[in-house]
Amino acid sequence: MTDGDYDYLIKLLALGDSGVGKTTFLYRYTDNKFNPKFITTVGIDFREKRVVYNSRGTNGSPGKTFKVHLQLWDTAGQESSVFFRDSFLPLNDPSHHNLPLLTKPSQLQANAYCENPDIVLIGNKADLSDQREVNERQAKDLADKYGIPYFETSAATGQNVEKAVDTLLDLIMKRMEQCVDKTQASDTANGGSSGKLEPVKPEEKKCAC
Ligand SMILES: Nc1nc2c(ncn2[C@@H]2O[C@H](COP(=O)(O)OP(=O)(O)OP(=O)(O)O)[C@@H](O)[C@H]2O)c(=O)[nH]1
Repeated sequence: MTDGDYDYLIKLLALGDSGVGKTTFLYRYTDNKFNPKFITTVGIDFREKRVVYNSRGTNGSPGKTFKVHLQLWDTAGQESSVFFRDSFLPLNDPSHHNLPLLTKPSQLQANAYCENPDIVLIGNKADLSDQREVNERQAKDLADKYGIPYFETSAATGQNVEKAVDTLLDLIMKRMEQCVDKTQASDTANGGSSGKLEPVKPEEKKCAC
């Protein structure tokens, strides 16, 4: 693929406390490498990756193939509590870790300028299970409460890293397909002829996210 040769540009945002492994997770995802050094992110940074997304019909039959350009935004944990203050839920356990985004989804929407964000919750450093501080049951229960998929990942071993991002991409793509379907249905109702899903160029996107 050349630079502008993609059907969708999708921007993902990594949020969480400083040191939980956001940068390292994204590096594992984009470059399949592990960086053991801790260099705290200042401000915001991003990594990029091109993927091919295969959509599926409701009965699981193969659908269309889309070229997707992913922009993975890496926030500074030390600063995210400022930008996303009201969206963080302090986990009620001795570690004082925070679970982002789960207290007030509406606040997140306002903060992120996004009408209805697709979210996955990630518990990273699964390879360090002997040092576990966050209760898995509690994290899962919270994710279930908001209907958010939950993954325990490891940027060190690669466990579930791709699966977590693929799941998020799947949520986004399914929603975009629904947006396109709705637009096309209303076009058809207004006299348009096409009922088929066609790739949408990034500049033509109509979805909120
Ligand atoms: N063992 C292990 N170490 C990890 C894992 N993920 C990250 N680390 C280490 O944890 C430290 C912090 O990781 P970062 O990716 O810099 O953390 P961050 O969340 O981006 O931190 P800020 O930039 O301050 O917000 C680094 O030393 C990483 O190598 C993991 O899955 N397993």
